[in-house]
Amino acid sequence: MKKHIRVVGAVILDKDDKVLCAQRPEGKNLALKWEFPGGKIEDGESASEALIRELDEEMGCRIDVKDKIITTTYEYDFGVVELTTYYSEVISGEIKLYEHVDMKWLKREDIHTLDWAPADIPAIELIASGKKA
Ligand SMILES: Nc1nc2c([nH]c(=O)n2[C@H]2C[C@H](O)[C@@H](COP(=O)(O)OP(=O)(O)OP(=O)(O)O)O2)c(=O)[nH]1
Repeated sequence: MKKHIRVVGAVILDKDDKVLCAQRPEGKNLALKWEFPGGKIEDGESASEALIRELDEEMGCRIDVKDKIITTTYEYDFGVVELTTYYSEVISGEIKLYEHVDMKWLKREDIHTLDWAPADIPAIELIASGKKA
């Protein structure tokens, strides 16, 4: 049976309602695909604790985790990813790229133009429509 991986992603909006999109590095699963910053939930962590920790590690900023958008499950060759996305707000720190190779702030209706990790597509559609789940 494939490994089940619980992942959280932060959908960060700026003051102009643009969405932070981050590009994965080469040499890892889903190389150069676009994703929401975040990562795996560790044992004993809640989803929001994991998201706060990951954003600190990956981007050097502190976030507030807000409304849940959607949970989706996608089967990759390396495992089954259960991805839950949350609207989030940066409350301190400048965003830095410690793991990602690029980032973009895009209007909600433009985020679908990037080459996203497949698990993200349902969230992308909801975000573009301006709706919450
Ligand atoms: N952070 C994040 N991961 C996503 C998204 N969509 C998606 O399929 N994933 C996948 C990529 C990874 O396989 C997994 C997240 O794990 P991760 O970011 O902690 O792990 P990783 O593969 O970068 O590296 P590692 O920690 O295993 O070395 O979920 C997304 O929007 N954000």
